[in-house]
Amino acid sequence: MVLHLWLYGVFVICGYLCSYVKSTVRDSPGDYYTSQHGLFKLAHAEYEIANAVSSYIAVLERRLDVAKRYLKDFESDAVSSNTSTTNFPEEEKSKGLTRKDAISATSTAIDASAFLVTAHPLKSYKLLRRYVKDLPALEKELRLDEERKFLKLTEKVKTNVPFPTQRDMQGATEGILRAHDTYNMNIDDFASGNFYDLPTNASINAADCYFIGIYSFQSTILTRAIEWLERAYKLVVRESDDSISRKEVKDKLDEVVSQHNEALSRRSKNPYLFAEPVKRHQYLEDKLPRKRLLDTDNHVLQNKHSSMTDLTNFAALCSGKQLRDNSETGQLKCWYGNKQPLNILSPLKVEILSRQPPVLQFYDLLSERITHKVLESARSTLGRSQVYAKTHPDSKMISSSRTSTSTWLQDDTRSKLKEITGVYRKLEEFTGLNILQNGASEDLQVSCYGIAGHFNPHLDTIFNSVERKHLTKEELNRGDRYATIMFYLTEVPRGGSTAFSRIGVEAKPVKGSAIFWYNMDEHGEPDPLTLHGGCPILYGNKCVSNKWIRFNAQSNHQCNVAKFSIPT
Ligand SMILES: O=C(O)CCC(=O)C(=O)O
Ligand SMILES: [Fe+2]
Repeated sequence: MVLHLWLYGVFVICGYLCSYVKSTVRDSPGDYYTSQHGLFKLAHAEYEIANAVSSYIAVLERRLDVAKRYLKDFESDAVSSNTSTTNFPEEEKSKGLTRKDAISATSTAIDASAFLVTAHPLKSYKLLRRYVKDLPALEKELRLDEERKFLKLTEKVKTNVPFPTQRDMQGATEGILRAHDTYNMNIDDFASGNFYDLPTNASINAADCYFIGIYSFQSTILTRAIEWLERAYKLVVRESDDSISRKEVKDKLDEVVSQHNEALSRRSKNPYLFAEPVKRHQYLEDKLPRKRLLDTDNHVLQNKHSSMTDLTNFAALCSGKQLRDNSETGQLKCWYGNKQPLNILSPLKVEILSRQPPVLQFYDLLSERITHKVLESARSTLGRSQVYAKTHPDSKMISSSRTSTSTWLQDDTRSKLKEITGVYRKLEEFTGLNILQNGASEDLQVSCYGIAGHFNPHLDTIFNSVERKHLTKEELNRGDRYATIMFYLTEVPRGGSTAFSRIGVEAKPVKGSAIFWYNMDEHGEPDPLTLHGGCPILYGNKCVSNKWIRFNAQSNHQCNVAKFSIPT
């Protein structure tokens, strides 16, 4: 529970400064770890590469066979070249010719051997066969430039799908650490793909664990560094995984452990230490989970700005902890919203996730067909998501606080997304908000997350996050983002909830459902209680889409006094 402060905090200096999300940057190498679509392309292209590797191996094996067969045949009739004529093999004597015969004709062992070949019709026959058939076959094999062929193929693949870079490895490692930490999982389970009660039949090898350990060490997360290196050591020693040498892992582990113990003894400020010194040379022993020096498990729901509490609450909610007491959660319920004409025949299935401020989840809102269409329409234009940051010259930047790709879809009635208009109509009726009128809401933003993809706690409102000079006149006229409707477009088997860290709400990403909340309070100010974020995905692909409803089109609104009434 400690590491996330680093993962969310140190990498991500901006926290919820970088809240407002607008533009995207098109796919580029180095961004694969944030892009489900990019990872899909890589996984797809790897089939072509793996096929080429397989053909390459087949050719090398055939080559080796031809070469070995030739040599075996030669050696069956030859006298070893370092046999001296005085050591003429006994064997040959029994075969009809004596040393004397050979010596009388020759002066070296090779001469003797050649002499014996010439004397033997079958050996001579084979000699000719080797020259006429076997050697040309081997030459032909060797002339096939398999290396060039293979390299040409990878070059071709690269022009269509640029290869990932070190930055991708780094992003993927950060993602692994983030997911491991947020869900506070046992390292052996996590590294062997057992996600709680879900075995996934995938694991990483000793060299992978070593790499993650080194990365944690370089980032001075000594607790995790020790755990990952211990896992690597266990794999090389117990499970004889030879992807890395035992010595290399052991030396690094000793180094990290002594650095850890030394930091502990001098009461270093490093928050990533165990409470007790780590015993050297006991790396393979099964031990109770080590206690950490700093555990931040006291969660307080609060309105105040405290990024520390926000982040610990966020991680706690992501992993399913209940932060509200029963008196509050007891008031939550589900009901059918069928009071309005459009909703009579197919009532909205509504669940209250929070009463004040209201956060609602609507189930079965989008059909399979619509979610598919939205994802299809978004696919070709997805690009690395950015966040807005006041401190940045043009007010927006790529940030590790949001590891996803996104795009905008025009959802006016002419486009092929017109079916979604019916859904907006139903929601208009239910909420009393204007969604469809020109300028009342933004285009639909679609976001898909990458490896352990997440979005740090943030507010959806814009005006607090962007310098005025960066807002267009039109933007200012539309007013801020009054309310959010966020659709879940995919099922996420593990992780990926949306957590509201100040009000203790965790919404599960149920495909076809949507969550709704107001971002502004009754005075038209951003409501800090709506601070929310996307939890890291543990297993699955997560895509969401946001429909942001603007303030100034809500002519008859009374902020936060909705047309719908939440049943008591
Ligand atoms: O993915 C999520 O659960 C949250 C996304 C979000 O808050 C956003 O896109 O603004
Ligand atoms: Fe958001």
